[in-house]
Amino acid sequence: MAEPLIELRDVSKAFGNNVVLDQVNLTIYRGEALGIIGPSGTGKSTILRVMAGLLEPDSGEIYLRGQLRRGLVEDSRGSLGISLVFQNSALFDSLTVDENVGFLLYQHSHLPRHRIRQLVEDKLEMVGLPGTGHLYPAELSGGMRKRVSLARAIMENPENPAENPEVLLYDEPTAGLDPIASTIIEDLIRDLQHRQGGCGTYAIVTHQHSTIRRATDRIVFLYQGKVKWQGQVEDVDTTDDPAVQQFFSGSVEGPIQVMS
Ligand SMILES: Nc1ncnc2c1ncn2[C@@H]1O[C@H](COP(=O)(O)OP(=O)(O)OP(=O)(O)O)[C@@H](O)[C@H]1O
Repeated sequence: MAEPLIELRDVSKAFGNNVVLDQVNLTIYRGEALGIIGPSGTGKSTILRVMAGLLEPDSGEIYLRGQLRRGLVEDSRGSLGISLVFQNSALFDSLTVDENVGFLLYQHSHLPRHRIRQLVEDKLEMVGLPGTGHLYPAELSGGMRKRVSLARAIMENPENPAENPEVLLYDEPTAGLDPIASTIIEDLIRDLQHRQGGCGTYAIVTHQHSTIRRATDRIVFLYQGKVKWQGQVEDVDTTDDPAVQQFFSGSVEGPIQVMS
């Protein structure tokens, strides 16, 4: 049985009267590629932010490698490296690719600049962008910016290996990309799962069918604040759950209430 790396137990979160997560139980196991899917506004990004330690739940517990996490990410440094890959890539426009990818090392490590530049270049090669460190984000396509944000997410600090990323959390990594650019990102996500210096465990929030099918193994379907269904990705074609069937068919008829 694989080791649980992140476990949410009965996690609830409301914004005012809007109950977004309602006693959610969810586990990410070492080595797995988990897809978190569900209708818009159902709390998928909120779950990622809770798992990443950027947002405190109202109730419930979060265990990182079996240890109860108290507080936010600042308080639990070192217990498990978790990197969030933001939907909009979240690069600093005024910094070069090299300065973006190596940002934390330039700011917080004692490594010489030439050493950081080499570490950055290694990661840029892994995401298929060798020799682009001198460019600015505005000079890159949307797909290239995504790849830069992946390189940043898998950066490692040789001074502090305990903080190396062990789980990547992708928030809609292929949103806004054309089908071919999406395939490149999906294949890269898979490639990084199996490569030394990549990251073997990840969860992806996505609406894209191709991303679900190419880049995930297990699916958790969220609906109205709860885990409504879970199974292997191939089970979505045979499940008799009407909400999952509706989600994948895109039909407006079914149990999922359509906001107009
Ligand atoms: N900081 C916040 N303050 C108030 N409401 C919020 C906040 N963050 C999220 N929400 C609300 O929580 C709900 C869930 O948002 P979330 O972004 O997690 O959903 P989602 O499933 O990722 O949606 P989508 O698929 O459309 O990206 C939405 O109704 C959203 O408006």
